[in-house]
Amino acid sequence: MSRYDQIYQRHKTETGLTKIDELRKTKYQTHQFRHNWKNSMVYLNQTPLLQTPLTNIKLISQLNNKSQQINSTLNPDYYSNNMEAMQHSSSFLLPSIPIEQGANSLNYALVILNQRLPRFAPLLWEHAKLRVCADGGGNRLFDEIPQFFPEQNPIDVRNRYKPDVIKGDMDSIREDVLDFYAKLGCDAINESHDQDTTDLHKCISHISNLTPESEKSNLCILVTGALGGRFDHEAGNINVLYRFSNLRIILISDDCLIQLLPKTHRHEIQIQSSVVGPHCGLLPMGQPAFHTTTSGLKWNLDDTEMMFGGLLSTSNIVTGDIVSVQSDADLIWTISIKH
Ligand SMILES: Nc1ncnc2c1ncn2[C@@H]1O[C@H](COP(=O)(O)OP(=O)(O)OP(=O)(O)O)[C@@H](O)[C@H]1O
Ligand SMILES: Cc1ncc(C[n+]2csc(CCO)c2C)c(N)n1
Repeated sequence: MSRYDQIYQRHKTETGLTKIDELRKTKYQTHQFRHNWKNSMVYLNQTPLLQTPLTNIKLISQLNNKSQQINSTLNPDYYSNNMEAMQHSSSFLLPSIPIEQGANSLNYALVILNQRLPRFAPLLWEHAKLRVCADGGGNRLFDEIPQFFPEQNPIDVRNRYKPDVIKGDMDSIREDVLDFYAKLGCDAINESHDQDTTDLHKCISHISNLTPESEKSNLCILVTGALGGRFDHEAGNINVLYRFSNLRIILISDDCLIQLLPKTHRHEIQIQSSVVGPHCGLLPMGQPAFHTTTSGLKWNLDDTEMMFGGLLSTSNIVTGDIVSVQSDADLIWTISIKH
């Protein structure tokens, strides 16, 4: 038996660590056990047996890992059957949002970033009640929106597609574009003093501040131009999903959409198969997900562990009209958009 095994065996005997399996099976939370576990970690870190730094590091990192697993096993939300379901839909990609969803419909806001407008930009614009351009996103609207209506006068088209706000550090938007939209009554908010948050972050803060707390659960922010392109921008855009995890934000490109599924809810994702799918993925981007369970996929997860460096669910396929997801960690959901 290795030195590590000896210590581990002793630890098991002294602290009742073997209860983990029993705990998993019965799936009830034993806070006292977690308390004991944490105490035993302190004891182990101090034990004179652990004098070799390498053994020490290896053991502590394994135990920390185990401790995280126990904590998530003990997360009462994960195993609770009464966890509230959050409904998701891609009906904003349909020409008109179906009537049955009208009663409970979401209020859409649109944010245009500084990348090529997707082919369905005019559709998203029509669904949105609030339209915001992030800095150079204003140039995209100005330059590209007339291309969707080649038979019409570009000025007329631009007059029709007036953003409510242009916000950012304003180092990319052109003066002529700012002047054009200012004359139409569009607000321009210059936050060049803030060089620590991205233009997308600034726009989401703005929309969040405009939305009363009671209406936030009905708000859905659609973002174009967030995916593809420069990887630092792309990562910054995904980070915004985590920084505003209390809001529904959907990043949309011509090829796919992505959104965060917070661990606080189980998720029921309606698949509008005329516009999205079948390729999809579930990614534990912020942290490992020790327990994820899904239905409605070709390769479902059954209390499965996912992490970068281990299993990710990529190139999965939706099989039904609804995909359900429950996890002990926030996950990124992505699904392809049909051409
Ligand atoms: N190539 C890209 N890939 C992904 N997202 C982008 C890309 N370019 C811009 N964006 C998004 O659009 C927003 C506005 O773009 P803009 O070019 O005005 O930003 P910026 O802060 O001036 O960029 P830069 O880092 O080039 O100075 C960015 O904050 C980012 O969210
Ligand atoms: C560690 C660190 N890295 C990069 C930046 C630069 N930066 C981050 S967001 C932003 C605004 C872009 O419109 C800029 C310039 C920073 N502040 N801190």
